[in-house]
Amino acid sequence: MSVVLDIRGLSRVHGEGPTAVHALRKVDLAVAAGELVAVMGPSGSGKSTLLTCAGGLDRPTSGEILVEGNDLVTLGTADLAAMRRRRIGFVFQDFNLIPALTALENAALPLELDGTRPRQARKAAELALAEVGIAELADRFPDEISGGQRQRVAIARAIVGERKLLLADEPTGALDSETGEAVLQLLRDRCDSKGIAAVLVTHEARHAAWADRVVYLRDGVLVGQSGPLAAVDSLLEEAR
Ligand SMILES: Nc1ncnc2c1ncn2[C@@H]1O[C@H](COP(=O)(O)OP(=O)(O)OP(=O)(O)O)[C@@H](O)[C@H]1O
Repeated sequence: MSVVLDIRGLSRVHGEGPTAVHALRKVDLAVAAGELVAVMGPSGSGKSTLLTCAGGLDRPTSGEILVEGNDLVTLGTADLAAMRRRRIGFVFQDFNLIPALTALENAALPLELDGTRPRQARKAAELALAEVGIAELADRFPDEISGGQRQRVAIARAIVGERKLLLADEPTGALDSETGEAVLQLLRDRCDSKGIAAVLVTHEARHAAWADRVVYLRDGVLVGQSGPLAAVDSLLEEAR
């Protein structure tokens, strides 16, 4: 399987001098096409920073972040923005949908922003909504659908077109457990059937169970990697 995300020696320091915060310290992480990797760790351990750097929303202090072979660190602002629109999808806890746009328009947005013709963007968005099982909700606005359905729209927006890297920060945080579980199952399914590489930040071992691999951060250092859930307990034990 080809590596979609390859993070090498990633460090991120906020501020300077005695008050500097080392959010990440020399983190290495590679995620292959079709792979779902869960990132766990205590509050403040650097999980969100890892995700924002991986998606080009934050610039690291040092290290390389290769997305499909392109180093986000060395890209100029315009090229980086284009990479984010074309190759990388984000899913957040609070959905981040635009209330005045329908589900279809929200899903089509990254393509439209990238200059894709409206008809083509619409077609791709219809496909993405179908892939996440809500084709029939295309014309509904975010406030006309449930939380779980909103998160499905956000996932459709994250995978619309040719995106191969999906970064999800606590995507089930605002959902009840059953709906959250269904969203995780959907992410798992998209990785398996579409070859998406996904990184999932979660506090819940139950959700990490959907991942191929669990990595554990403590104080900005990647302290452990394990296979599927069986090893999560021992990782949590190790980090105590
Ligand atoms: N913009 C910033 N300026 C200064 N410090 C920051 C900034 N962003 C994050 N930090 C610090 O970097 C460290 C890592 O933060 P981060 O949000 O990545 O952790 P996290 O594991 O995602 O936490 P949580 O689980 O609570 O969301 C923390 O000590 C945090 O206070």
